[in-house]
Amino acid sequence: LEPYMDATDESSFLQDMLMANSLHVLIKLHERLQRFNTQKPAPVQEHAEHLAHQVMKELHALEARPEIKELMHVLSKPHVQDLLSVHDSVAQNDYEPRLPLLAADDDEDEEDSVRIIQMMKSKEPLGATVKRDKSTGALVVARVMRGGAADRVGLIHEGDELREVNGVLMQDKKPEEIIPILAQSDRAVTFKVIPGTKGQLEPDNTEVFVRAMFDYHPEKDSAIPCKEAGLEFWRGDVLQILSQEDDTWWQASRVADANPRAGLIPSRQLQERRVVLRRPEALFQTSRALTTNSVDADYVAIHGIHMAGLRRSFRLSKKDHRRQEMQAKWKKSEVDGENHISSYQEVVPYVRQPGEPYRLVLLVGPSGVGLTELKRKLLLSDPEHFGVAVPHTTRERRRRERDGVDYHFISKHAFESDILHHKFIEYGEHGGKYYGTSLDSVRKVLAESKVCLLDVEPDAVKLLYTTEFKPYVTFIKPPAIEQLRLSRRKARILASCDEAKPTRTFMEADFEEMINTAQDMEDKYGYLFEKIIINDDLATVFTALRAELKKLEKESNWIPKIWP
Ligand SMILES: Nc1ncnc2c1ncn2[C@@H]1O[C@H](COP(=O)(O)OP(=O)(O)OP(=O)(O)O)[C@@H](O)[C@H]1O
Repeated sequence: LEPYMDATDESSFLQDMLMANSLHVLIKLHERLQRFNTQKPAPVQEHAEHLAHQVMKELHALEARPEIKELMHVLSKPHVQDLLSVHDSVAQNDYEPRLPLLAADDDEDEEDSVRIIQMMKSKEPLGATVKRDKSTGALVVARVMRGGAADRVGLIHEGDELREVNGVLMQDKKPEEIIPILAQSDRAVTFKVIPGTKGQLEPDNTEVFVRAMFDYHPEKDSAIPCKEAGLEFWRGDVLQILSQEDDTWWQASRVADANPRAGLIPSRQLQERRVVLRRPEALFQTSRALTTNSVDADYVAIHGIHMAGLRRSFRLSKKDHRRQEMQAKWKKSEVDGENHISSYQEVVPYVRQPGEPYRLVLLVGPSGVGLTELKRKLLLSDPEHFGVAVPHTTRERRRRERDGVDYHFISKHAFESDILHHKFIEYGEHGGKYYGTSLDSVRKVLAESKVCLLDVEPDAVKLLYTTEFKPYVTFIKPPAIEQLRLSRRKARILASCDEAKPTRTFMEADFEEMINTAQDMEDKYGYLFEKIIINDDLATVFTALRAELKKLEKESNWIPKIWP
């Protein structure tokens, strides 16, 4: 305090100030912040958004309980997704300005001109891989990931020679030695490159979309040139192929991703080679002939709705095996190449135009899983909108049965002639009588502008795998055995032919068989399934299936590009 000032005034002012509550609060706050700063709180994880996406993906397959639905609803909210995205940005310290170009020296005419590229450092990977050129020994850019940082800056191209990184000469350096150099720099990264002769890549095949037929986890793939550059995906995901330049590693992004940054995926060639080398016999078995077995295809008329065609009359059952030659085999040339089973199926977006027939809804699943029940519920929910095909039979017409409504009653001779002319999707024999569903009976339902519900053995799906039917193949899968026991306590299934009564309750062996058959079907025919639904709680599953079919009718969906 200056001596000429009024010391009393000053000291009372100082005393007031030091005693003030607000100052004390400020000091406490300061101390807290200091403590907080020294503790350096670390995020539990940096990829909450990705984790939420994965959780949603896994829950999507379940779609059963209300808690799951609620969680899916919460996670799909834009606010929650934004919140997770912000969390990740903070966790990754990713709040630097993005990629402004600070300096560039690009005298394009001079072949050996050195280009200086400066980029702001961020947590985002550079999006380029580097290799040593065998002939010159120089470090060159091997690959620029589409949509990545380097690609967006647009000044680093495949084939460019790296001369310096942050002032460090790259001569005699190994590709992996660049990483610590990049890590050391604080904010900006400077590259000195000699532009390669290859120049900028033209985007190729940007409109190629494929459905993945396998799960891929780059971190488990020892062959991928750079694990961080890999794109993780699951069977059924639709991918956009952004580059097929490299025969072994394609670049792709997941269509459903909010941030469609390109990643490396195994090329079709590589994946198919891998699968063939791994287990050739499992994938390329010859198709099994349809086993036919029958319990009479009795119909039930409920509230005046004719349910003919609801119950399969030629149901495959392991207990009553009687094999019969199926009239049509998978025609290799007619489908999207059997080799695509193990890799990618090319798909295109499809939206049904007004007046066009609906996609044929094919339900596939092991016997007893609930195909008939789901079809019945759908049919009852909207008989004007859903329909089932009327089957053919050679058995006698019964009282109250109407020809062409309950069955098409035809002679044995006519039936056998139809078999020879490949008119049936499936047929079987029981008690010396034929039963079958014809292609024409399906066409008739579609021509009435109804959604045709059909359940078939997976073998028969291939027959309907055409542009004409555009089948939406839904696999109805049993839940885990404990849940089967619980949910099917009161259910009844068709009995074997040896048993006196036509139906009986489920036994433990039925559950085991159902689960095993489902697994076999999924292994062998999984590539045909567009949707997998676990038949757990019937009401929830029905609602989910109904919603799924509504979505299918209205929204754009992905269908194979090559349907015969
Ligand atoms: N989610 C479920 N919960 C409880 N019971 C179910 C469920 N789904 C189906 N059921 C019952 O299981 C029994 C068998 O179902 P359903 O007849 O639909 O099987 P399916 O797949 O058509 O097999 P199949 O053609 O051999 O009869 C029926 O009594 C049905 O009501």
